[in-house]
Amino acid sequence: MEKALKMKTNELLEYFEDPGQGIRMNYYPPCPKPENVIGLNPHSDSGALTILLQVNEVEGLQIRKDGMWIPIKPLSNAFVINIGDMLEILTNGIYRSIEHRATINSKNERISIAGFHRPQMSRDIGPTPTLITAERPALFKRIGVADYLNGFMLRKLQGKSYIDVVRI
Ligand SMILES: O=C(O)CCC(=O)C(=O)O
Ligand SMILES: [Fe+2]
Repeated sequence: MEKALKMKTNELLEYFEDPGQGIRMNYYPPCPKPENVIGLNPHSDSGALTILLQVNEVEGLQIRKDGMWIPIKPLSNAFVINIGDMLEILTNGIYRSIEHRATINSKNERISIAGFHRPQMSRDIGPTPTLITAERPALFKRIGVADYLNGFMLRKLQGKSYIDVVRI
């Protein structure tokens, strides 16, 4: 990513020397009227990268692209890698966090495991200096990783709205 964005060596990596990690296991029971319920409300993950396993290969994960919800079919032995808000902030909006949701299946239960990865809690994040230019001024304010995470946890999941708290 540093190479692709022509950043300095370790400019991004140094945020992840002692990364914060979290895990969430999601269980979605079947529902005979799946169109009336939602498994997990639309949101973007707050961290930098999420590694997601659709454990029992039942469909349910959808991403929002060009205003439409696109199903992400589970692949055997494959992880889904999602970009989260903190990577969007660090890359000054070049890598955008993905809005996603989980729907419910009418017949089958569904299980997913999400592993969240973020910079160490004690750090501040903001757009990395190399990615702030005259053509692309800083799009986000600086904020502590812990503050960003705490604010995220206090709110309802609501699309990509939370990242606006640091948008300039
Ligand atoms: O169940 C899924 O596929 C998505 C889970 C998810 O987005 C999350 O745990 O943040
Ligand atoms: Fe998520």
